[in-house]
Amino acid sequence: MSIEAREVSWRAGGKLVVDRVDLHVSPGSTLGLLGPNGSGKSSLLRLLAGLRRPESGSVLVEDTDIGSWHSSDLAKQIAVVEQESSTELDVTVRDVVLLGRTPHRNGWGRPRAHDEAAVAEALDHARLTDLAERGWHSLSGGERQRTQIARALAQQPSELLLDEPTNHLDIAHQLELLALIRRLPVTSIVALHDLNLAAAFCDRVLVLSAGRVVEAGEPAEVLTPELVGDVYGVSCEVTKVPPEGRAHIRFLPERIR
Ligand SMILES: Nc1ncnc2c1ncn2[C@@H]1O[C@H](COP(=O)(O)OP(=O)(O)OP(=O)(O)O)[C@@H](O)[C@H]1O
Repeated sequence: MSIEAREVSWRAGGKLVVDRVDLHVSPGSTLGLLGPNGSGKSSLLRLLAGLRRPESGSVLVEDTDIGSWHSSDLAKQIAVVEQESSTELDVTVRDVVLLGRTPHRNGWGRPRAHDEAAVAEALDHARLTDLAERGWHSLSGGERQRTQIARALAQQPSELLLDEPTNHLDIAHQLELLALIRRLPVTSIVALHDLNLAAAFCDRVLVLSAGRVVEAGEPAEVLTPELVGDVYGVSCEVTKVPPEGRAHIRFLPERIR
């Protein structure tokens, strides 16, 4: 399954937040969405998820304009994990993860065996099986983040859109999560701030600055000292790490521009 943006623009508060963005993600691959704070990553993800309509241009899911998709079909296809999520309700981890099954269920009756199986598998992937009966409000920030990811996995989507999913996670869970995303047979778009994680786990990256695409391609080609300097205003050295030649970035704080 593939997702594509063609010349997509979106405006808010009188400002062009997403400016003629072209993007294509090959089926089953992982695209890292990079760029400084306020560069438009979350806004673009929301457009790709169909949560917002572009002012101009189009988003295509499986070669069909997202506006032509029936919302219930789209909900089976695309799962979104946004940056912050909260609830006033007294719900358990399992309840939240079961919400991922909503597009696949008819009404609010008892979950069927395959819904239960999808929830169990998602809990296992997110290493949350032992916390399944815990209340949402008792969870740590990282556990909440993993619960939202498990909810998205329980949805069994073809496209997974994640907005800074490594926020709140310790280094082991960050690495585990990105390895899981890479392993899953889904097309993923992941907004990330950590350039080294993007270089290590993404098949391709797309760098935004002020809503525009600065560069897109394989991380080792895109993440050069020149690009990092231009876009983020920081100095760095980039080495290629064998065996795959993935980029490793060492920032040089003593040379902050
Ligand atoms: N509804 C809105 N109304 C006004 N401005 C908005 C709206 N949504 C986003 N913006 C602005 O658009 C810009 C891009 O925001 P967005 O959240 O997409 O960036 P981001 O790259 O995800 O940032 P961060 O890395 O800080 O999460 C910001 O300047 C933001 O203030």
